Amino acid sequence: MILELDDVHVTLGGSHILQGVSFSVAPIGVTALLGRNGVGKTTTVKAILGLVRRTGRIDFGGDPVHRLRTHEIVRRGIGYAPEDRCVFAKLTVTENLALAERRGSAHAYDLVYELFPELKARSAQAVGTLSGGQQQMVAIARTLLNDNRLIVVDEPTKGLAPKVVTEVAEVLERAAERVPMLLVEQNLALVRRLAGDGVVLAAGQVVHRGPVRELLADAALTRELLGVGQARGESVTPPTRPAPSGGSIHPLAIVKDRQPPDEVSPPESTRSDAP
Ligand SMILES: Nc1ncnc2c1ncn2[C@@H]1O[C@H](COP(=O)(O)OP(=O)(O)OP(=O)(O)O)[C@@H](O)[C@H]1O
Repeated sequence: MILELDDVHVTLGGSHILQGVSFSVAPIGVTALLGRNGVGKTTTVKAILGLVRRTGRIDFGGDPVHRLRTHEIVRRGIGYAPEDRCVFAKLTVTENLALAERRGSAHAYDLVYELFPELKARSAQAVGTLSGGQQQMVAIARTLLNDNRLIVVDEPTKGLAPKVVTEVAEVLERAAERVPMLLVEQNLALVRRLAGDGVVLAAGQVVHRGPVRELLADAALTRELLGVGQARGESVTPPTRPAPSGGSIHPLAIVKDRQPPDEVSPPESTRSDAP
């Protein structure tokens, strides 16, 4: 396993957000991190990257990293494309990529420009003037520029139009041929296409692990764990496992409203605002 989490806990703002998360990421292919809104997916990713205080054990490539700081973890070879992309809007594509160059790593510009010909064509354009999909490409391209042993991609298709989702999916598929990936994603069609293993969180705990195809083939389980098909405004059933006593996560945390997408949402999504 390239990454292993064992009993990871995170408390934010007085709330016990991650309540003993344990799972591993295979050294090949895509592992999907799934769950309804607000269950702790992004917090898990941030715990891996050392962006939030956490307890528990996290091993990367067989070595403990849970006591390291973010820059030390990243230098071990984890690329991160965050949910909000974190691109530098006023800088060009080339400048954004240059800022991502890590010392001591080869810089795979040939690979990046082969995977993202559109970015090559727009290399002198300010990233803030690119479309949402193109900005996402920049965020993913940065992770592929360096010699990473794992890339972590958080909700790459959020707010993108279906056609753009397909383009991003193609890029992720090609990226995953080169480097293992932990993917947070709510578009289940994309998850089915890309991921081998899936890990499902509910209320800060892992409630399911296993092959994604088996999970998604079980409509009742998918509905129970991921709430697919809920109409806007419908109440969401509680997670399958109640929070342990003393857990302070608010039950409504799992139905946290998502910001409305700036473009059309793709179909078949676990988002609570999905049709
Ligand atoms: N800094 C913080 N202080 C307090 N609560 C927080 C903080 N950051 C996140 N939370 C809460 O932690 C819970 C988990 O948030 P997180 O962003 O990890 O969920 P998520 O599964 O990624 O959700 P989504 O799918 O909506 O992005 C949410 O209830 C959120 O409101």
